[in-house]
Amino acid sequence: MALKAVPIWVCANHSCTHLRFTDLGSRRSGSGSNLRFDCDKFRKWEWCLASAQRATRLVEDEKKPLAPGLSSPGGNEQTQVTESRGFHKDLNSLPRPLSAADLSPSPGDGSKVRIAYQGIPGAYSEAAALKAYPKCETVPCDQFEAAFKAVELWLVDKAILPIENSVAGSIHRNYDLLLCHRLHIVGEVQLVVNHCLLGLSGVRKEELKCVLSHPQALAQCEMALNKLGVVKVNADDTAGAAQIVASDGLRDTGAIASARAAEIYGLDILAERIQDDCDNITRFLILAREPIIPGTIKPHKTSIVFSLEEGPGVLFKALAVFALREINLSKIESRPQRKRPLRVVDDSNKGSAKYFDYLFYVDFEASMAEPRAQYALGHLQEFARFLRVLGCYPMDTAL
Ligand SMILES: O=C(O)C(=O)C[C@]1(C(=O)O)C=C[C@@H](O)C=C1
Repeated sequence: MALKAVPIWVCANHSCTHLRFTDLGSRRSGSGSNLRFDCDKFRKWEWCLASAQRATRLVEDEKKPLAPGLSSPGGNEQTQVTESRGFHKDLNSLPRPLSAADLSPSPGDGSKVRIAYQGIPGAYSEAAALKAYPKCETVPCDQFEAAFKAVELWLVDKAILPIENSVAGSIHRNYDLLLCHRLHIVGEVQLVVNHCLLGLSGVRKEELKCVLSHPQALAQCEMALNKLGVVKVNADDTAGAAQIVASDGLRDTGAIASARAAEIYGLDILAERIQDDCDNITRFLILAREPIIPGTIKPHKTSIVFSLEEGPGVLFKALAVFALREINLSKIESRPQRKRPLRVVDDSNKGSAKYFDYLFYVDFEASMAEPRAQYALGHLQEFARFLRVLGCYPMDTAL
């Protein structure tokens, strides 16, 4: 049972040899003495254990059947109410609940959907939009911010933006923008990114002095570029870099971009798959004005952002609300709180100290339609100063 497992998990970062249980035997025989530890460090363990026991009790309670007439936050209310009134209706004759698919105004291939992305045709973000909605209309934007605004102003239906890459890591700007804007995450796309080195027709890669690209693409190809000994120059997006090389006729400058960008801008592919890791995957988020109705049939992810009250172990407690319910966390990112980046703590002995204050972005693998996800967030609210659900969406498992 979870109660036994939790303290072991809690202990993983400590050395168990330091543990001194006063008297396990008498505890078992019911003398009233509990697990006790003899220094400050172990007082924290005591908290861990007490908290784990309390949370386990809560989690066990969450699993118990509800009292007649009551329903869990996301539970099947229809079934509960029917039973409590003593009706024995054939449940199959009840009307089928509406699903996200019934309410979607557009077909699954996205043929009526307009999607804004940062960059110009041939950018990976455009490819990601087409992977999610093969027949969508893609709308290029000069900045990420413009893509957010295009959705807010109803100029497009959705926006797509890169959020992290398996080699170069998170795109911090987009984490910050998610918070500044009130859009909802309605989907994710994982795209395999195979970078090519592009140049003008007839140019050999040894002749290049500079390589232009998006900073993320330059970071993903660092080893190949260092080997070439070229100067790396930032561009707004990969396809934009290819366009500059082509339109300015730069014979000593290459671009890192997609094979499709080579085709669109009439460049030669001088080298293929030049990324440092052959499994180079970028994860994109799809944003819309309205959230989708979370389902339970497909595996879902939920993205949240929160800040915490001060105190030792608060982040630990915050993350434990997921572990206790067997909810897997797939990503955690911390960002400075732009409006309040520093927290001043007055310590009468040492004077006042300034600490960085953070926002935590977490993706967890559960749907908001599942009671365990709702209970976890309810529990998290006990420690959170601020909590916002950025979206709940089906996981992209097709690579
Ligand atoms: O410049 C592009 O083509 C983009 O779509 C941007 C972007 C990014 O920001 O990560 C997208 C995928 C690749 O990881 C490299 C660049």
